[in-house]
Amino acid sequence: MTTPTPTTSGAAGADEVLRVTNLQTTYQFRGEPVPAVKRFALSVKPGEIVGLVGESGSGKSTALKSILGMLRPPAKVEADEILLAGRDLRQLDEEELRKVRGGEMAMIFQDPINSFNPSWTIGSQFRRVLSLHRPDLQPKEYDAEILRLLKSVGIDGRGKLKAYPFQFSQGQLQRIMIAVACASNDLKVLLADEPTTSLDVTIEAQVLELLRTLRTERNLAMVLVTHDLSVVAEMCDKVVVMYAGQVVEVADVYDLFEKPQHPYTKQLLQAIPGFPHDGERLYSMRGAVPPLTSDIKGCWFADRCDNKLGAICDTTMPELFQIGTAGAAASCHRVAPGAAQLEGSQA
Ligand SMILES: Nc1ncnc2c1ncn2[C@@H]1O[C@H](COP(=O)(O)OP(=O)(O)OP(=O)(O)O)[C@@H](O)[C@H]1O
Repeated sequence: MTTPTPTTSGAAGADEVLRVTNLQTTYQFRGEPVPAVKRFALSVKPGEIVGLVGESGSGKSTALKSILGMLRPPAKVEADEILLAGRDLRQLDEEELRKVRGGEMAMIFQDPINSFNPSWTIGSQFRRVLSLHRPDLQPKEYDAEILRLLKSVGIDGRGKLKAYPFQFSQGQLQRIMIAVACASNDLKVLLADEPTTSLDVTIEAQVLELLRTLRTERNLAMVLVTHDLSVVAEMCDKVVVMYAGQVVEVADVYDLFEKPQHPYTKQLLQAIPGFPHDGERLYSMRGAVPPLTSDIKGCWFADRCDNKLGAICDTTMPELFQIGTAGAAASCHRVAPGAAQLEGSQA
C-alpha cells in the first residue's frame, strides 16, 4: 500500500508552510501499545485555515501534539516528514524544538485556565514568553509590548499585569492565551485545539472573529480542531476528517458540505441538527468506533457504514485515494479507480 499524501501530490510545495506525512503516534496503556494516530497527513498553506474534525477519540489532539513535539515517552511519534516552512522538525534537538514551540508554531487549548500557571501573574507569564521568543526586545520594553498584545486581542491590560489567571473570565483568558501564542514575530502556524468549546456563544463568536483577523493581518496558517461543523463552515478553507486515528477524507470546505465522499463524512453531516431535512428526527450514527487496538484488516468504518461496496470493505483497508487534482482525497473503496466494476460483483 502506498503512503497516503492526501493534500498534495509529489514533493513538498513551496506554498506549504506545514507539511506532515505518514504520522504515526502510539501511546502505551497498561503495557499495551495504543495506535492513536495512523497514516496521518496534512498540508497547510500560509493564511489557510484547515479544520480537523472527527468523533471524540479520533486522534485530533494527538495529531496536533505530535506535530508540535509535545509528547514524551512512552508515547512514540514517527513520521516521514514534519516540515515547518521547509525545515524538518524531526531533525531538531530539544533546544531547537523549544524555540519552535511558541516561536514559529504555537498551540492554544480548549481550557485556557489550565494553560496558565495559577500562582503566577499574567504579567510574569507573559514576560517569560517574551524573554524566550522576542530577542528584539529589552526587558524594560516587555510591559509596553504586553499591553500592546493584550490590546490587539481586545483586552485593556493596564492594571491586569498584576492579576492572576483566576481573576479573568474564560473568554478573557482564551484571548490572553491567543495573545501569548501570537507574541512571537516569527509565528507561522497556530494549532488551535477546540479553542471555543468552553465558551458561550457570544464569546465564541468574538474569539472566532479574532482568529480570522489574525489570519488576515499576519497571514497565519491555522489548524483548527473542532467538534462543531458550523465552526468549520464559518472558519475553514479546507477540512481533514479523522476516524479511529486515520484520515478518511480531505476536501475543500464547500465540497465537504456539498458533496462529501466518505460515508463517515456523510453520516457526520446527517447528524447535524436540521441538516439536511429540518423537522426530521435527529440522525444518530449506529455502532461505535472500534477500539484502537483492534486487528482490523479492512476499512475501520465498515461495521457502521450505510454504503458498503462489498466484501472488499471487510478484507482490504482502502488507501487514501486522490479525487481530482486539487488535493481532495477519501479513504473509501467507492472512490477508488475501478470501483464501478467492483460494485455488484462484490456484493
Ligand atoms: N496519554 C495517553 N495514553 C494512552 N492513550 C491516550 C493518551 N492520550 C490519548 N489517548 C487515547 O488516544 C486516542 C486519541 O485521543 P485524542 O485525545 O487525540 O482524540 P481526540 O480526537 O482529540 O478526542 P477529543 O475530541 O475527545 O479531544 C483516544 O483513544 C485516547 O483515549
